[in-house]
Parts: sequence; C-alpha cells; structure tokens
Amino acid sequence: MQNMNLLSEVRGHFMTPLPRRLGVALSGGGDSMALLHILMQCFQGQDVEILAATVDHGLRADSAQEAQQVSEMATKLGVDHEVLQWQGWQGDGNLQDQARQARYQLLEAWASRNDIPVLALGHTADDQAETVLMRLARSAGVDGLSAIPVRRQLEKVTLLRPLLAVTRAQLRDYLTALDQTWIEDPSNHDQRFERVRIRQAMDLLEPLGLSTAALSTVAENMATAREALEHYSFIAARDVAQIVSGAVVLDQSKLGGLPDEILHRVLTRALQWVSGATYPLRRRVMGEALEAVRSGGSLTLGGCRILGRAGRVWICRELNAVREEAVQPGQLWDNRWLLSGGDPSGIEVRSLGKAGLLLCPNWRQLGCPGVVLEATPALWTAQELVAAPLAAMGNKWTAKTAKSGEEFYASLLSH
Ligand SMILES: Nc1ncnc2c1ncn2[C@@H]1O[C@H](COP(=O)(O)OP(=O)(O)OP(=O)(O)O)[C@@H](O)[C@H]1O
Repeated sequence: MQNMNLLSEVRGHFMTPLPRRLGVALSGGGDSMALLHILMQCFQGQDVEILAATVDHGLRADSAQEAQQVSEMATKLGVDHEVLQWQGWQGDGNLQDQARQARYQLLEAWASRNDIPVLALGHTADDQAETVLMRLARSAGVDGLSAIPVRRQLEKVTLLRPLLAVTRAQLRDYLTALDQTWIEDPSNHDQRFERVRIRQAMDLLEPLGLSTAALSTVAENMATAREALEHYSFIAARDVAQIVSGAVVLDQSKLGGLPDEILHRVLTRALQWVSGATYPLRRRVMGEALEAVRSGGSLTLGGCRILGRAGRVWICRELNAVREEAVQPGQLWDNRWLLSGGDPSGIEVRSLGKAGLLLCPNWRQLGCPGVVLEATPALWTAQELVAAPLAAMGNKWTAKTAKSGEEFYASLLSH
C-alpha cells in the first residue's frame, strides 16, 4: 500500500464533523506508533488535537522504563501523553484477560477524563486474521468469526480501529521510510501465547490460500451476517420476550416459529442480562438450554434459573449464584430491586446461599421476626418479593425493578 493509499484508508474511517480531540492507545509497538504518525499526517493543519496514552501493566521489570520511553517518543512529536498505571493483578485468574480488561478500562477512563470522544487502536489485518484462526479453533459461530470490530461504542467513547485492513509489514515499511523507531515487545515471541504460535503457523497457511487477506475477508463477511442476525433477533425478542420483575419471560407458543440461531441469540442475551455476566455463555453449553426452553422444561445455567410455567418460560436469577457482597439494603439482590422510602438502617439483607435471602430487622427493630425469601422457584413481583415482607416487619418500603426491559432488548445489538 502506497503512503497516500495508507493515509486515505485511515482517513476514510473518520466521519465529519471530525472530533476536536482524538486519543491514540499507544503501546509503543510498531502498529500503534505507525497509527500515531499516520493520524498526525492525516489531520495536519486541521482542528484535531491528538493525545496519546500508554498503559503500564507493571508485569515486567522494565515496563515502567518502556512506558517512559514511549512517553518521550510521543512528547518529541508534540503529542500530549500520559502513562496509565495498572496495579490490579492479584496473582490468580487469567492474567492476559485481566490485563486486557484493565487496559481498556484505564484507556476509556483516560479518554472520558480528557473529553476525547474517539480512541484509536492499532489493530491490524494480521491481528484480525490471527483472531479468526483462534476463533476457528474454538468452533466459533458467526459472532466469534466476525472477530475484531472496526468500531465499538462504549458509554462515552468510540473505539476505532482504522488499521484493520492494513498489514503489520506495511506499517513497518511506513515507519522505516520515515526513519522512525518503535519498541519490540518481547512477549510477541513468547511461545506460551496462543497468538504467537498462530502467527508462526500463518507462514504455513499462506501457500494454502489461507492468507491474511482471505481470513480478514471472512471476518468482514461474518460481521455483515452478524448485523443481519442481530437485527432479526432484536425484532424477535420484542415479540416473544417480556420483562417481568427483572426476569425475562418468553411466550412459549411463539418460539416454534423461531430459527435456532435467533432463539439461541435471544436466550444467550437473556441469560447474560439476568446474571449480569461480562461474557455470554459459550455456544457449546447452550444446547441444553435451548432444548429446555423449547420443551418448557427447567434448568439451572450460568447463574440463572430457566423455569417452564404455564406456557411461559421464565429466566430468572439463581439466588445461590448471588454473591453475598452484592446483596445490600437499598439495592437489594445484586441490583435487581431498588428500595426506597424506608429506613435503610432498619434492615439487613443476607444471602443464605441455596436457602434464599434473609431479610431481618437490625437492632433498632429487635422483636420483629425476620423473613426468609426462599430460593425455590417463586416468581415474585418486586412488591411481593421485597416490599410486602418488609412492610410486615414495620418498614415502609417501596420496591421497583432496577433493570429496564429496554436495556435487555438493546443488548441484542452490538454497538
Ligand atoms: N499497553 C498498552 N497501552 C496502550 N495501548 C495499548 C497497549 N497495549 C495494546 N494497546 C493498543 O491495542 C492495540 C492492539 O494491541 P494488542 O493486539 O496487543 O492488544 P489486545 O489488547 O491484545 O487486543 P484485543 O484485546 O482488542 O484483541 C495496540 O495497537 C494499541 O493501540
């Protein structure tokens, strides 16, 4: 790709009016350094201020020094730069995943603190192709194979990946022609990482026609298919699903006409929305759930209870999966219910695990009995579940469902 083409490819991702401020997630590697240079060239002489930030994960001995080096490179280019520190690693769980989530959170917070509406990331066509291969290895469906999106809307910031059609080699050539340097991350050669092994395997796949370009095209095709599926799932959800007291309730008589893929999407999102999980459940664990829903049966899955009752299928929270610290007076039962109007110091709420929730008066109301809400399938309304037992204990609470149905329908669309 010639320089001019490279610039117009990147420029083409920006709609007018241009953002007044543009953030760059700058790891200091070749991709994001090239991105910074290209954006500076694209918007030279225009009213777009470019700022950059680097996340120091603090996981390698020289990471702070490297972040400092990146900061100096940016400052030399006249770009305002900030190092964002991550100190959250507790030593257990999936390090890669936690580091990635933390990185995105820190970058998003930085952008929103600095009134930056668009944050550019340096993912390339190679990242896209590698991601498609990794997803193939997990037997992914349309969503997984659509891999890395060009654009994603977060609460206040749009993530933009304008280099997704550009290869890593093109970016290296571009930087070399400008006589610019970058930092090589040693973990890019660490065989323990799946991405590194996949990258090496690409050399063998290329002669078979499984090229970076071909795999990137698969991702593009899948992203188009995904959009169509989301559109129809959204329409289907509005028809078959209602939100009742924080539960998703499906009308079983309407499910027969739905293709498996559409029902799968509605159900996956329903389980994710009810449980509050960060990620949707994997496709391979959803088969049983689909069957239960179609047959009106019951099942516990992913922190939810699926309950067939009189022509309707309820997808509600499994009490046993609610963490104790998530249950608080005022915001009861991991944010399912909002309580207001009573005396917040007058009540204690405890999770009893399998047994249910215990609502008991504290020292101010000694003498009143506590109320145990059983975890066994009872399909309470907010009033029945919360306000009535509390009122019986002399507390004048009102309760309303904290989660809105619109939120659920919107969750079927990726933004
Ligand atoms: N430490 C960092 N600080 C700032 N930006 C970073 C950092 N690491 C990665 N990035 C940004 O993310 C882009 C992609 O890098 P990389 O492929 O390592 O990220 P990733 O987080 O694994 O990507 P994803 O999780 O989205 O697949 C980089 O080009 C850069 O824009």
